[in-house]
Amino acid sequence: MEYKLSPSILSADFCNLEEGIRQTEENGAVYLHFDVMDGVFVPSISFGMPVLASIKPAVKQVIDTHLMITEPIRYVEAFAEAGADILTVHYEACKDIRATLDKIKACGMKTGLAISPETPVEVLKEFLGEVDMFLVMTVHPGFGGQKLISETLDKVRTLRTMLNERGLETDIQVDGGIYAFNVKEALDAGANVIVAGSAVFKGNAGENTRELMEILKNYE
Ligand SMILES: O=C(CO)[C@H](O)[C@H](O)COP(=O)(O)O
Ligand SMILES: [Fe+2]
Repeated sequence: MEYKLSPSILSADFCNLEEGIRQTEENGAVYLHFDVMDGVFVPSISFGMPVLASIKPAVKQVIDTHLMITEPIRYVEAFAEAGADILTVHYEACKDIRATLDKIKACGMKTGLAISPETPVEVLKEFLGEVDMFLVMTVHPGFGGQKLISETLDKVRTLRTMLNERGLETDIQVDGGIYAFNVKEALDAGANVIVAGSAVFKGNAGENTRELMEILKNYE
């Protein structure tokens, strides 16, 4: 299994965004997590396509886009054009999940399907083998800097078991409240794509990335 770090720029200093991102890239983060919030699906508003389009040509990282927006199908083409590589949508936000996933694929992106903490993991059963990545939210979506809800890791364990039983090696991403001190709990539960916002961008992004990457590289 490949273990990847996806630094979330939600916690970055936007006046020094380029430098912050570069430090994560130079220290081994192959993904970059881009949180889009619409003030409807979640209470807060973050950033969208124009910011992504500016970042895209400046990095080689995989743009891992987490859409916390209602009816994301409306914006699939726009995010493909802006440079998203993976487009993750929320189970709770889509009227027609299959149509949304089909549109993401048709636009040439990898598919991600996310569940919020209150959504049971069993809803993902019918999508096993159909998406490139599942995202199990480990905090309530909407804000960075929250504390990990440990019960959500039980859902990661269940999902990894369901995938293993079918011989699938699909990526499981965890997002929210992950730091160097608890990342191993998420890995042990079966996650292999680790989002970290505050843990990377609060303080020295380069050093923080190195510390997390060391843990991921040495994990077995
Ligand atoms: O999707 C998100 C919030 O909804 C963010 O990706 C997540 O919260 C990362 O921030 P932190 O690592 O600080 O918890
Ligand atoms: Fe996120």
